[in-house]
Amino acid sequence: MAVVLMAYASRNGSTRGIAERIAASLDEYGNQVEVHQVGRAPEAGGYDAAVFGCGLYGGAWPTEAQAYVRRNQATLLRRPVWLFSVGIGAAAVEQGFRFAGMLAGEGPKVVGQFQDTIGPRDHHVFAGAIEPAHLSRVGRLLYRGIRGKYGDFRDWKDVDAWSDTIARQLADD
Ligand SMILES: Cc1cc2nc3c(=O)[nH]c(=O)nc-3n(C[C@H](O)[C@H](O)[C@H](O)COP(=O)(O)O)c2cc1C
Repeated sequence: MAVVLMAYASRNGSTRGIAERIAASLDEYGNQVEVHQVGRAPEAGGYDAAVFGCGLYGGAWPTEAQAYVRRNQATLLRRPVWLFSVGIGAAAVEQGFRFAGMLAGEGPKVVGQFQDTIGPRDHHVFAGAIEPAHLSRVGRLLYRGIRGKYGDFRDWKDVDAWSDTIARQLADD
């Protein structure tokens, strides 16, 4: 049984939903999971393992998540860590957006910065959700320009499969 930190950043709620689902799944496997917004999360030293998840905005993780990881990097390097990002890019190919390939390439770029400092076991990019109200007027026009579609594209099977691999690795550690 591991004590696991699940820390997330979610402006519009879809990442929070995925974080809660992964936490519930790890709980079911007998782990003790604490879910926190990354800006309010306790420092990582009190946990055996950590999972971080952030919604992508402008191809990046929010500064409070980057700051948390930097501040705790020595601790995180010695623990198993998993990262996930949530973005519309992950749904773009399937949904037929223009420039889908470019959007889909953002995840690896985001996480590249953490590769050496904390050595995460994996980084997974999940499809997210987007509504017109999340975008400014100009944003909506640009989104239309890439033939962007609105909706909740979260793939719960993908989320559950990823949770299972984490649970199995925690059990083997
Ligand atoms: C202003 C804005 C910028 C966004 N930028 C990106 C992006 O760069 N890459 C991406 O894949 N998704 C992008 N998205 C889509 C969000 O990441 C996606 O909707 C995600 O589910 C949001 O997570 P949240 O609901 O937890 O905030 C953007 C959405 C908005 C509203």
